[in-house]
Amino acid sequence: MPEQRSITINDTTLRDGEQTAGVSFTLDEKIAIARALDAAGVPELEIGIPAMGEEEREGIRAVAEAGLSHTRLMVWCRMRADDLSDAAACGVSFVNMSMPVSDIHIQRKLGRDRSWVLGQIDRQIRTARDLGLDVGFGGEDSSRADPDFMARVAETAQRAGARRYRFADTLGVLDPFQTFALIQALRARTDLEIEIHAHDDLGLATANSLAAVRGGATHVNTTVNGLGERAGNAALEEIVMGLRHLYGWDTGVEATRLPAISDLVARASNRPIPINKSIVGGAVFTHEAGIHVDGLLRDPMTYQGFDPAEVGRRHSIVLGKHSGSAGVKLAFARMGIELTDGEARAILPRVRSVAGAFKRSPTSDELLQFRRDAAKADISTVMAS
Ligand SMILES: CC(=O)SCCNC(=O)CCNC(=O)[C@H](O)C(C)(C)COP(=O)(O)OP(=O)(O)OC[C@H]1O[C@@H](n2cnc3c(N)ncnc32)[C@H](O)[C@@H]1OP(=O)(O)O
Ligand SMILES: O=C(O)CCC(=O)C(=O)O
Repeated sequence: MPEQRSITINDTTLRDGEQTAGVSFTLDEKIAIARALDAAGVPELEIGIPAMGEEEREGIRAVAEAGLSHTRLMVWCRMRADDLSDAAACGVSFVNMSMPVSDIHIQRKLGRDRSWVLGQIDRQIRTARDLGLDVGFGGEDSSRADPDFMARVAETAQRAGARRYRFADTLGVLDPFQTFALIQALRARTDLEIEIHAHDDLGLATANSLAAVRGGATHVNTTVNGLGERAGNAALEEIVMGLRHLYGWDTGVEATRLPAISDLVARASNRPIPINKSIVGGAVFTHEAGIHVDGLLRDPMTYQGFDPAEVGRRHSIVLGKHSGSAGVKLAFARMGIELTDGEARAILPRVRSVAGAFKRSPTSDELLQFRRDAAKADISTVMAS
């Protein structure tokens, strides 16, 4: 296990999560999500983009006034004076000020050059500090930036008064090895807090976030269910459980609350949770395969990476095409019937044919019928011999 470190989660479900194409939260949903995250002990939330307009600012103010008990709130803005004054009018004292740091973004998107970027960072962050705001710097497209320039950006942001560098893998183009090396290099050149903001375009957002933490990141951006732009961000539930189980690091987030939060966000975002979504998916603690069920019944640790009770859930065992006789016996034991090994073996092919024909487990009535049929077949065999 690596040396114990404290990692702060900054959940951006209400900002990048809501940026998912087609997703929009009502004011009540925003408040409910913020309250649920606060109650679970998530220490920081990024809750919106003031520059979007008055309705968005009202949403931000409503969350800010929702009486959260310990969560610190942040808003997102571009590196511009008008965005900053919108942010300052929201009642939130922490602002993430974003600026692209890759040449392609600087030149092709903004039509500017590196020296303009450094000047703007210096000016706007000083203005924000003069307004009494705490500032995190958001380095958009950090993964494609020149690392030397990124280090100069970090230095400029820190000198102007920022406390954090958000390393955004905006397009999800890194792997964990690259992420580790880039964050380690940045860590060596700045003593700012470093926040990883990973996207899941190649399915690596969680892996990259964990690699960033190993490389020296102090903060991780997450979203519930991995919601977020395109393929989404690193999922809150994966980061909390990953840090706990891989490194023994506690984020202070109460894991038993994660399924309910996941459900709340799934409903509000109208993005149902895939049944096999790690940690919170409906089927991720469900077992059918004979060898696994046999092992689990002898000792849960044989097929358990972590105890589902940690997230308030339980193993569930079902019958299907891949069942073995231990699973069949269990299904009957639950009906108060103790099967012999021979009975279980005789019933197993019928279980498989139901699963194959109807793509489901047999019902209790079907199981009882299989047992009667097996008994009849047994008698006929005895009579015939
Ligand atoms: C990687 C990310 O997730 S970044 C966050 C992205 N999120 C969003 O875009 C959602 C919210 N966005 C919005 O509501 C709108 O885009 C607004 C209100 C911010 C701006 O709207 P508009 O003024 O109509 O501009 P539009 O969206 O068409 O273009 C973006 C403008 O921001 C500029 N810009 C983009 N990033 C930055 C930045 N970090 N700092 C300064 N300016 C920036 C662009 O150059 C462009 O400027 P221009 O209007 O002078 O050409
Ligand atoms: O600059 C930032 O704050 C990060 C913005 C973002 O969401 C991203 O780059 O993916």
